[in-house]
Amino acid sequence: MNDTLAQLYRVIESRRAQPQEGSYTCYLLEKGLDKILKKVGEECSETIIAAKNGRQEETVGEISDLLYHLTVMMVQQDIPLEAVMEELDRRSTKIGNLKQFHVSDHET
Ligand SMILES: N=c1c2ncn([C@@H]3O[C@H](COP(=O)(O)OP(=O)(O)OP(=O)(O)O)[C@@H](O)[C@H]3O)c2ncn1[C@@H]1O[C@H](COP(=O)(O)O)[C@@H](O)[C@H]1O
Repeated sequence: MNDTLAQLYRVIESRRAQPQEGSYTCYLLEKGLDKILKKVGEECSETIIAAKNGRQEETVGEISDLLYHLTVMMVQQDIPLEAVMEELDRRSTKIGNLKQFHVSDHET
């Protein structure tokens, strides 16, 4: 699974290094951070709506759109994929995290 994300990250990096005609990734990178963040926000909202409506197939599509746009954002921000993977790995060594959050966060 991580290979898929790593491959996507590499493709986006290569689009940045060697822009290609007709590339949606190049279009986003050319437009810049505000456009990329707008797309992240849109795809996040669409993911929420699809999940809320209980449409699993649609939700999978929206999650994929969100992950793609998040990955474009990471490349644009020079955040290596490994940084996120390492952070997730670091967290995976911990259990019983509930106490770190406010009770009210779980009630809403
Ligand atoms: N995973 C994706 C991916 N997910 C979604 N999208 C594109 O994201 C766009 C989102 O659609 P929207 O309707 O929200 O947006 P739009 O109306 O087309 O345009 P804007 O709103 O952004 O102006 C669509 O054009 C999708 O094709 C993606 N485009 C590219 N990839 C990956 O990036 C690789 C390189 O693609 P290119 O950069 O196009 O060569 C591909 O092989 C894929 O692996």
